[in-house]
Amino acid sequence: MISVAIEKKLKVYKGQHVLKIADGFDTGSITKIHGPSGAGKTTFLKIIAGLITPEQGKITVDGLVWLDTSAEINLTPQKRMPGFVFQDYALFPNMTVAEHLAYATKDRAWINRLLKLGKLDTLTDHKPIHLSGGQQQRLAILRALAIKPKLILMDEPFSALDLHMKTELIGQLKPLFKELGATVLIVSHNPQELDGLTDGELYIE
Ligand SMILES: Nc1ncnc2c1ncn2[C@@H]1O[C@H](COP(=O)(O)OP(=O)(O)OP(=O)(O)O)[C@@H](O)[C@H]1O
Repeated sequence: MISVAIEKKLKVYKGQHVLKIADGFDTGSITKIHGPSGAGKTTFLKIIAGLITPEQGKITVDGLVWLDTSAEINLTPQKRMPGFVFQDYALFPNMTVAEHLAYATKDRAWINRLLKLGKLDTLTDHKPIHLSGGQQQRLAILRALAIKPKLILMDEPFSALDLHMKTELIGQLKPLFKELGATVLIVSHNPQELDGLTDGELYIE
């Protein structure tokens, strides 16, 4: 169970908006996060990952306190270690597909399975510049899964995929998330695309 109660002042055009969220996510659940542009969806994922610190708040994961501003507890992103799929992929320009995954895990069998899942098994020696947008996005997803994370945070992870690829990948990810026992939060501008994958939702205004 992940419980989150946070408040973060967002710097928005002409003034301030307070991102205020109090919610809980069951272990193993898959939640879609949606809401208008600029509402703070990306910021919320980064707060959970420890990449942004809110002014006030508490985050506990399976009873372990990750953040408690009143007690000055704030675990580093390295200690929290979620799988994170960034909206802009954040790939390493100088690393090949294979190197991205080898950097994350030494488990060859798992790497091979992920490469097949993301249909990148024939492109292992390609650097990001020689991949299409959809291939880059799939690599970002595979890299996040490589560490077998218990928490997976995905920011618009399917935005560059065509409908066929998206449907196929989503169909394969669902059992994989279950196998990992992962709790998953997915930000989407198009929440209908996640119907059938998610079992809960959070709307951020
Ligand atoms: N570290 C930060 N501190 C304060 N404000 C921030 C910080 N990072 C981003 N913001 C502001 O918070 C607002 C929300 O940004 P965010 O990217 O979280 O929105 P979003 O809901 O993901 O939007 P979109 O759907 O367009 O991707 C923006 O106005 C942004 O300028």
